Amino acid sequence: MRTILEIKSLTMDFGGLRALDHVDMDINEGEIVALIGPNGAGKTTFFNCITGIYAPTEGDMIISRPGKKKTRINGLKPNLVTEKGLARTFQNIRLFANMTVLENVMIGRHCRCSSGILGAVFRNRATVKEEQKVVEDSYMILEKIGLSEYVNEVAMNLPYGAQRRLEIARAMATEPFVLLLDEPAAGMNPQETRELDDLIVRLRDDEKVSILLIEHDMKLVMSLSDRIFVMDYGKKIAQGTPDEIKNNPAVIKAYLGEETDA
Ligand SMILES: Nc1ncnc2c1ncn2[C@@H]1O[C@H](COP(=O)(O)OP(=O)(O)OP(=O)(O)O)[C@@H](O)[C@H]1O
Repeated sequence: MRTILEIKSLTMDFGGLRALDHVDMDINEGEIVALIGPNGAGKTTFFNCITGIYAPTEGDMIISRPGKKKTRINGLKPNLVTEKGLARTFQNIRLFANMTVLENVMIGRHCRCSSGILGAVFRNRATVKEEQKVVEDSYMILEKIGLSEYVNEVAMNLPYGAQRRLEIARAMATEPFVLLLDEPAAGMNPQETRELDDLIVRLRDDEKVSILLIEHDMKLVMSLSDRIFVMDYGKKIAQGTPDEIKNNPAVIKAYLGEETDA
């Protein structure tokens, strides 16, 4: 299997607090990988390092987009990380609440456009054509993600589950090869969570993205993931298939605390 994201010895200090402590991880092409761990384990910090929000104290982050050569992404700003093909969603919904569903996706799509400020000001034929394409592509993405019925709705008026899916649509609009989802099922009802499960598998199978997700819903994690990485206090404490993780004593201890020793 081909590795497309390789994280080596990732370490992040916030003053005296070591939020990540030499964490290794890899994701293969076509995999759905979950990152789990108790609150404060360092999962979001891990995402923030990969996506350029934090510059890690130590370690290496290497991507290998199919058809492109290996690239180190340490030190790249978030917009450049997105351009390289890593897109993410956030723990708390971060949509442009007063814009329509279509506009939210178009904003994501713009990172793949070539017309710059001059094009926007003078609006030559190439710019107009490119804008038309952005609209068409955005419609197509919304259809794939099952949001066509809401195209012209203002984002904040959407049901909660649809807002979370819209975040995924906006991330997909940037044409990623790795999609990072930070607690995508948070706050969803069981029906919405089932739909999310289907959507994530569909994105992997049809859109050929590999997926790394942070998630607390263990039922979803166990059903979706090819592999699971477990963190606790900034360290990776286990990795393996769902069955291996379910029965791993270190994982059980991290989640349940010392009581399991009794
Ligand atoms: N910007 C920051 N400055 C200082 N400390 C931080 C910062 N961001 C995170 N931390 C600390 O780093 C540790 C890991 O936090 P992080 O949010 O990555 O955990 P998490 O596993 O995502 O938790 P949760 O499941 O609750 O979202 C925590 O102790 C947290 O307080």
